Amino acid sequence: MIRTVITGVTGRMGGTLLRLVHDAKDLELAGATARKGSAAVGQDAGQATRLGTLGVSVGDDLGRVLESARAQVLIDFTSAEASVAHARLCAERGVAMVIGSTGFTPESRAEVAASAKSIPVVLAPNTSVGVNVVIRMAAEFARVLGEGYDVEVLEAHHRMKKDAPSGTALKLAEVLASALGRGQEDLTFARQGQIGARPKQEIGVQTLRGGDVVGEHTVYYFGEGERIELTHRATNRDQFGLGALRAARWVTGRSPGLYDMADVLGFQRTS
Ligand SMILES: NC(=O)C1=CN([C@@H]2O[C@H](COP(=O)(O)OP(=O)(O)OC[C@H]3O[C@@H](n4cnc5c(N)ncnc54)[C@H](OP(=O)(O)O)[C@@H]3O)[C@@H](O)[C@H]2O)C=CC1
Ligand SMILES: O=C(O)C1=N[C@H](C(=O)O)C[C@H](O)C1
Repeated sequence: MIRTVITGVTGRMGGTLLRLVHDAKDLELAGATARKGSAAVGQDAGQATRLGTLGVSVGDDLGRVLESARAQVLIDFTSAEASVAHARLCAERGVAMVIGSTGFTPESRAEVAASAKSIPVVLAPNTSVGVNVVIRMAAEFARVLGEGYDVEVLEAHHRMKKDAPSGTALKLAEVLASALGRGQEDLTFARQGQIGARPKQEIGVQTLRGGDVVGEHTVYYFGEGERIELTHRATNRDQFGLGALRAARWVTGRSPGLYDMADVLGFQRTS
């Protein structure tokens, strides 16, 4: 049994992860945390999810929880800011990590990379296996279709999402740019006003927010006389959670380093 700690258990993903770890035969819920001051602190973790009593009380001091739980892996879907701090605590204690939080800046990502010099960390803006297959296909489509197609990414999420564009849309834009030999300077995040004709090199990334949309991503390849659309739609959060559990099994006991879902899924590097 892999001794697993979950942070942010009051969150949408935290609750999903509690249920999935509880149901998994090879992972043991060894600890759980919520933000300091949260009503969940001191309660049984099961209260947050109506799972009943899980026998694990929610803490607010992750360092202490990792130690008392004798944690092997932390699954962290909170925020970029919190994940940076959590990675430091894991690095000090030799605990492997799966980070699903999004909203990283280059600086905060570099802070996670620094922690990953002493522990193995999977950092993945989307842990769904299906999405990662789409990301891989998106790059392949771009490579094969080449210069004759205008590439755009559209993402839609629920009204409560804090970061934009989604981490997945940014990842899609990054792999599309790499497949097409383009750079960060070719990404366009919004359009308004007299913008003129679309530059050929541009890769557009557009954001929709509303309602309870779990997560939708489409890559458009607009050609002459045809259009290709590659879409992933999540209809609940379970595939994010199941992918995170797969990453937790994979990362536990690995050598230190910063990994992503392509490593977990055994995809060959293409760039
Ligand atoms: N990789 C993937 O596949 C997926 C990634 N995500 C990402 O995961 C993250 C969480 O998403 P979601 O569950 O919807 O968000 P929620 O807001 O529902 O949950 C976030 C949880 O983290 C806690 N938290 C946030 N910031 C801090 C902090 N600084 N210190 C301590 N606790 C903190 C929140 O506590 P409180 O409520 O008290 O603020 C809450 O319990 C987001 O970054 C999202 O983009 C989401 C789905 C899939
Ligand atoms: O905040 C969310 O909900 C999600 N965030 C991730 C992202 O930013 O890409 C993944 C998923 O689509 C859900």
